[in-house]
Amino acid sequence: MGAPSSLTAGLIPKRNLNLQANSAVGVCIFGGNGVEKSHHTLAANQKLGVLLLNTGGPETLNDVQPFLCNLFSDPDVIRLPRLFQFLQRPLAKLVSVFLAPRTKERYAAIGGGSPLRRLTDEQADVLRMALEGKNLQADVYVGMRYWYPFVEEAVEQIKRDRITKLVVLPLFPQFSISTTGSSIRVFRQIFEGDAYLSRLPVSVILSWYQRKGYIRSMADLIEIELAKFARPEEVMIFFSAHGVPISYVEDAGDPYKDQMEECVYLIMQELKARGIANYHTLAYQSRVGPLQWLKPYTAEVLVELGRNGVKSLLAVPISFVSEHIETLEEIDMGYKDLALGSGIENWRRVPALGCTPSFIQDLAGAVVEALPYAKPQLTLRVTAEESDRP
Ligand SMILES: C=CC1=C(C)c2cc3[nH]c(cc4nc(cc5[nH]c(cc1n2)c(C)c5CCC(=O)O)C(CCC(=O)O)=C4C)c(C)c3C=C
Ligand SMILES: [Fe+2]
Repeated sequence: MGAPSSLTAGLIPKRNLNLQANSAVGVCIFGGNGVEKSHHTLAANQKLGVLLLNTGGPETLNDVQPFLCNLFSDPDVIRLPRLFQFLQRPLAKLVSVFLAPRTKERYAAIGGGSPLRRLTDEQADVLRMALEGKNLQADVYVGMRYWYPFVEEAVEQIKRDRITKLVVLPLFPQFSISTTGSSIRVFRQIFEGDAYLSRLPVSVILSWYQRKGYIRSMADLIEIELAKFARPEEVMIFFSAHGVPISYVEDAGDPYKDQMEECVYLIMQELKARGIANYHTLAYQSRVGPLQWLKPYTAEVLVELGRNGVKSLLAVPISFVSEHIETLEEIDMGYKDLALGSGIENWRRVPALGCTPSFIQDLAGAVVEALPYAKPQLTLRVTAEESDRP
């Protein structure tokens, strides 16, 4: 098992702002393979909290523009050179107003808002029950980065509840500066100025894509969906991950691409062990703006596969564990139409993990394994400011 973030933070080179999350440097993957056994128990006077971090999403169409404004105000989403950071807010306002009409149409197409709050609340509920099943009483909180309930609100509640030990679990299997990195940065800022919080023992699970339970749960979903095709062995397994700008990986040291590739490899290994040896491919979706993003792009690969005679395709969303706009609209509507129009005849998509029992059990296992590493977060360094910005 890797060492926890709070212990290793001081060892991280300043340039590699978020490499605490990178298994390549051997740090902070709690229960990396998910096989460790923990017999951790809490003393009677201890109160355990688990904080689930997520992006959040607009709940109504009126929320779309302010949600986008929050998103683009994040210096980990639009990374401006230090000199131009004073432009972050006005730029966010401008971009959000520009993108809002089209984005509203897309949220309208999935029922008028994001299902993320409801789905994450459900995950929090079943996780609490799974922990109970492991004889661990915990309060499970949801903190969203860009919409209600904000991380700040969740932390306020944690304070009011006088939690004495906290495990932070971002609902992103793979680490990216733009997701987990951003949420942890905000989390740390809230903690820094607060006497109680800065002494609260905290364990942060920065990524968990390697966990056996997660990999098996993904393989289960793929196996079930493959079996629904007339000729399962002929199906192309198409992993579609959320993209990030290439500069995140190449300049800022984001481990996201490496972790994504390793994650796909591990899922395919698990499928092979079950006798499933289909062709597979990984591509990146959801590009926004004029920058180069991770390639290949999902849309381009789908067209190419159709042109090359692939007839059956199983889409597997891989960077997120709930249904959201990028599964329900972008994949189920946009990419499906594109694929069918490009010669692919049989299309299916694997559902998001959601509250799949084996997955939730594994998350509960990750929490249990993280507990012994809880330390006051005074020394945790996961901030964009600490990177060498251009
Ligand atoms: C692992 C998942 C995600 C990564 C990586 C990520 C990076 C990233 N996203 C944007 C821009 C947008 N994101 C939006 C919504 C959104 N993004 C994620 C996940 C990741 N983003 C989620 C779960 C959601 C919420 C979805 C919902 O159902 O509400 C949006 C708005 C919606 C849309 O237009 O798709 C934008 C815009 C950037 C620029 C970025 C990396 C820098
Ligand atoms: Fe996003």
